[in-house]
Amino acid sequence: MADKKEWDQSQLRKYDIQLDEIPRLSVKDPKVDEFIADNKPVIITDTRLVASAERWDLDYLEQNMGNGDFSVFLSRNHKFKYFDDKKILPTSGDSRLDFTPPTRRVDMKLPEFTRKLRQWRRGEERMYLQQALNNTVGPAIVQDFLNFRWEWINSKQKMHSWGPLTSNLLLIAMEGNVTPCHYDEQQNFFAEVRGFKRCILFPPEQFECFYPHPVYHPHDRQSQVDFERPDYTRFPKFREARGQEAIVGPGDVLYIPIYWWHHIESIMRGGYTISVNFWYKAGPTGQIVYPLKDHQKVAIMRNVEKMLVEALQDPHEVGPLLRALVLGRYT
Ligand SMILES: O=C(O)C(=O)C[C@H](CCCc1ccccc1)C(=O)O
Ligand SMILES: [Zn+2]
Repeated sequence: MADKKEWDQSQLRKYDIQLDEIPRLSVKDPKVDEFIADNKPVIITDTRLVASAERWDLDYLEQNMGNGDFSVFLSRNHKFKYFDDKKILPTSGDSRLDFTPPTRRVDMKLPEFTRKLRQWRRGEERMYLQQALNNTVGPAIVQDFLNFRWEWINSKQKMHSWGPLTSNLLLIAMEGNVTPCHYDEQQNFFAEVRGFKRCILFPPEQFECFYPHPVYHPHDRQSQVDFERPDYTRFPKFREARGQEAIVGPGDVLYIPIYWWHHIESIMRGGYTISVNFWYKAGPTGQIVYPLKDHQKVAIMRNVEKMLVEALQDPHEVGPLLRALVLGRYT
């Protein structure tokens, strides 16, 4: 149980959003599997999933992470909005398609990252190390990785018929860093190793509240709504969003169900945070059952968008065509 003294409300950013609590259940509680089976978020305590990483701090990582390069994102503010650089279109005559990346990625050795972290001063670019754990890390880290409680998480993967593990992202964030609201197309066991992260989740059926960028856009899957300054004129349905919140601390595992929207922030003045996620491909859809689940409708919308952009070639023709198809006909 997180000791009450370890953080307080002043360390959380203020948003005008209705929030409920994400349940915290012990790993021994059979209700945990009901939440996972229902694709509902839950914090699972005492899993010991990444207990072998308990000793990970900057010194230990610096000494044991090997000499490999790590992806570090730099931002001029506290937001690290993900973008897919493979979706950045070549500059065309149409300035509407121009994209200005909000962060830049650099390769760093671990010692350089930890030095820069220690020397960081306000006004300098913030850093966020986000690197898939792979075999280039040092032997001690490989050992810690092999000592994750794979039998527990493999049993969950099997029990819930998830697809294969695709990656483990090592996340080292500066205090106050924010990953803005987005969804992923994978199941996710999000393990907190060090520090405290505030996670706000919303179900897929609230898709209309988040106005994600178009699928062809580098910010595909990311919400257009700035939680700190929502533009209610462009995004009126954001007022109706209703989320579930949790503060995860060392040893907590948060189940982030596939297609669920999530906003994640390292609490302010809480020091750097270390997390490891476990992303799994979705399991086989199997027999289509009606009524369709909300996340299946999101998948259908994605496919329609992709097909139309492909067929029309000009993304700006998608809106007019869909309006012609729907307005006055399917309303
Ligand atoms: O584990 C997750 O799904 C998270 O969102 C964790 C999040 C960082 C994720 C960065 C990212 C977002 C989208 C695509 C690829 C990488 C955090 O903890 O800050
Ligand atoms: Zn995510």
